[in-house]
Amino acid sequence: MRLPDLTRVPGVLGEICTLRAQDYQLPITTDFPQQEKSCRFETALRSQPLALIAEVKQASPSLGAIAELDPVDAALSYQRGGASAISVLTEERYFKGSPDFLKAVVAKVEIPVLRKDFVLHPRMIEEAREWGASAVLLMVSVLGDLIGEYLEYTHHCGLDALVEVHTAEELDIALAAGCKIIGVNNRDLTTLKIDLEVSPRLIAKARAAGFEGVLIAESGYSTPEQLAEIRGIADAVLVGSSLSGSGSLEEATRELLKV
Ligand SMILES: O=P(O)(O)OC[C@@H](O)[C@@H](O)c1c[nH]c2ccccc12
Repeated sequence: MRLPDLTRVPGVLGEICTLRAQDYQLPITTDFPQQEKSCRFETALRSQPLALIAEVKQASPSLGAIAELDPVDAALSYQRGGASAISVLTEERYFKGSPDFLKAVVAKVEIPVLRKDFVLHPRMIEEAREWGASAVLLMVSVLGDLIGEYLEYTHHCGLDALVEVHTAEELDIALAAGCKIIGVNNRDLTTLKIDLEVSPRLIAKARAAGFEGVLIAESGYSTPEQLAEIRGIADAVLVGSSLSGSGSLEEATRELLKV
């Protein structure tokens, strides 16, 4: 396996990844013992007409500080409110996440947990497995053509991969790699701008291309009406800031899912 060339990753995303790469200046080994593939994350996302992945998000480059949360309390509130899966950020500099948050959440919730980070070294996938996650995020904007190798190694480690795209070109790469779960990010991570038209457009494109896997609309959602608009288009939705910053996470989750 190779490491991605980060010099071609622009903007804020490039800055985040360049610093993250410094945390993983390790030799590349891919000798992690093969694990039986769990499909817990994928199965959970197929269990509802519009499944919710609720994210524990204390800060972000676009909003700065969002909320001081107890990650376990937050995740349990999301679970009680009706979320089908939990996303936990493990990037510390920009998102105030932590591996400890992920481990603590995994120990307490019943539903599957996604490791949300900027995967740019195979070790990050092994860690996700060791920490008890059911899935990892793989971003085409970071990994580019390496997405296929990272996808294969994710499956080797027994995890599901959420392969994230933001443009039609990235979607083509994801489809060619043979992934099972695609997330379309409404946020352009190079500029941090949100456009809620991006998910429906690229999800329709994936379906038209014959993709039969799970399709997730990501970022920028805060109202039940916005979710109603993508119900029937997306299989699942990923919501972070509006829930994490709501002050009453269980009610906010319930309210979001009510329409
Ligand atoms: O907070 P929001 O707008 O609800 O977005 C959640 C999630 O989609 C977002 O955190 C996200 C999507 N892809 C990412 C990649 C890295 C970091 C964060 C993200």
